[in-house]
Amino acid sequence: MHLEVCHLFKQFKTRQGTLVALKDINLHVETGEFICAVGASGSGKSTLLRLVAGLDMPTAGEIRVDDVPVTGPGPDRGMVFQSYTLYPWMNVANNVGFGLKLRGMAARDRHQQVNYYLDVVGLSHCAQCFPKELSGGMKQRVAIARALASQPQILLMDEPFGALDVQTKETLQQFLLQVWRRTGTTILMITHDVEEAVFLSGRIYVLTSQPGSIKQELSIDLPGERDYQIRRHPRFQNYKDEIVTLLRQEALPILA
Ligand SMILES: Nc1ncnc2c1ncn2[C@@H]1O[C@H](COP(=O)(O)OP(=O)(O)OP(=O)(O)O)[C@@H](O)[C@H]1O
Repeated sequence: MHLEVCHLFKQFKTRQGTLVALKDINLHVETGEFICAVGASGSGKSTLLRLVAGLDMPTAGEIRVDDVPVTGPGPDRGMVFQSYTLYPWMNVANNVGFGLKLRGMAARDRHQQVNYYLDVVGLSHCAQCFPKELSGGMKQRVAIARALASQPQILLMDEPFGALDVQTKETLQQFLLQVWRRTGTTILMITHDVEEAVFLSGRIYVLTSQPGSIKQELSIDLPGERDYQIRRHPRFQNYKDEIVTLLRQEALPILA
């Protein structure tokens, strides 16, 4: 899998005129990578991910997956949103298997695949539960299982833990790394949480604010396992400080 974003521009027509949300974005993601794009609010992160997902079209530029231009949504790209997007009338197993059913997968194969990914996210015991019976963190684990069950070439994640409390968020970050290692899935995540980005990524793209463009690309090289301890490592802190400084330069002068 090779995702390439080339000279991507996105403009919106607003009542105030034309708003340039993204300006000349160039980035790439390779098989098995975990990449984060970090930016302040309004830097165009969600817009970027929606374009990669094919949910919206660029004003200029191109997005290619394995050299094929993206012209709409496709099963090669799975999406996990910040807000919980489970179908409330379906139980967990049916939520996870819904995409597979749409694609016409036979019931037996579907059940096998659903069970496998429910096991991956540690929710086999909740297969028959309905979304309203689950905590926010559990709902996001179901959403991740649902996205993974379609076996996309790349998982696109739009601030998936943004609505969770700090403890749940840290647990799910750790959990996502385990899932990533176990499944070998390629991940592109957007977040405004610098610590989250440093903890999860092999590489980070830092975005400028309004319009969003790539300010800097950083490779994250941390020793040993990525666990709770690593957050206290001086190199982790250095990466965090470097990115926070870059973002601070982008802060909008709302107090001026
Ligand atoms: N459909 C739209 N029509 C008009 N303007 C839009 C539209 N979608 C996004 N924008 C504008 O584009 C800019 C980038 O928005 P976007 O939601 O991508 O930013 P973001 O970095 O994801 O922000 P946040 O972190 O607050 O979610 C904002 O100024 C927003 O108002």
